[in-house]
Amino acid sequence: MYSVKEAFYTLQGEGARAGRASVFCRFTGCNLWSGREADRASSPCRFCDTDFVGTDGQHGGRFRDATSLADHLAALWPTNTVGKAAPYVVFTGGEPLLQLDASLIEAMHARDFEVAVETNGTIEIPAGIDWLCVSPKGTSRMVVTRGDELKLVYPQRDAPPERFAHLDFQYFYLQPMDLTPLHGEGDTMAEVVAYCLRTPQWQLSLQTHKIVGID
Ligand SMILES: C[S@@+](CC[C@H](N)C(=O)[O-])C[C@H]1O[C@@H](n2cnc3c(N)ncnc32)[C@H](O)[C@@H]1O
Ligand SMILES: Nc1nc2[nH]cc(C(=O)O)c2c(=O)[nH]1
Ligand code: SF4
Ligand SMILES: [Mg+2]
Repeated sequence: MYSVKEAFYTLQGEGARAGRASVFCRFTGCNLWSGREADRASSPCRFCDTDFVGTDGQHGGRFRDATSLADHLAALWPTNTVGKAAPYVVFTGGEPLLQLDASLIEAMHARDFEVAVETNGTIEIPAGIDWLCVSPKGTSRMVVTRGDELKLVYPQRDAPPERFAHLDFQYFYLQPMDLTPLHGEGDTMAEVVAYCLRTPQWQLSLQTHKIVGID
């Protein structure tokens, strides 16, 4: 059984694949925060910008097996696209690796999709992922130390970029912390720009979907 908060067709907003048409599957639940505001301040991850509680979002629900969820997600890829790009699905959440398994990945491959994952890096990865983005959180212990992109939200007191710069990733991104969920103030954009100018291993990742005003 898979629990999905919401699923939708949009452009990937962040990181190396920003701008690519994608079906997003947002799984319910996370291991680093309950999703309740009352628990935010005492959780390992405190700045989350996402509602991943329940199954009540657009195209959300509970799916009995990989076939039924894969059919549901594949149906969100439009039938009238033109050109060469492969269909692309991004599994996120919440924490997708609490639920994503090799059989669902296989079912998406069987429907001609490339499979991307956005994870906090604390849970072992299943086989078959085509694009892996790891985004470390505070003091949480990372078990995934290689992948395609490491995308660190900045600044985090307990997770400075220097802790991750030696890991086995092709791209290293800093993404300015959106302080809106925290009702906070501060110019995290300027801090990221300054860091990337000092340390060119790290590149700027913007949450372009928020700028554009899409999901
Ligand atoms: C909501 S998380 C879901 C996937 C997974 N749990 C994770 O943390 O990577 C998706 C992406 O949004 C980023 N993110 C969450 N809250 C953010 C915020 N306030 N500002 C900037 N990025 C944020 C995360 O670091 C992650 O890269
Ligand atoms: N457009 C868009 N791009 C995204 N990239 C990562 C997202 C996420 O919440 O995991 C996200 C999202 O929520 N929307
Ligand atoms: S780990 Fe990801 S989904 Fe979980 S609370 Fe943090 S940003 Fe949100
Ligand atoms: Mg998001």
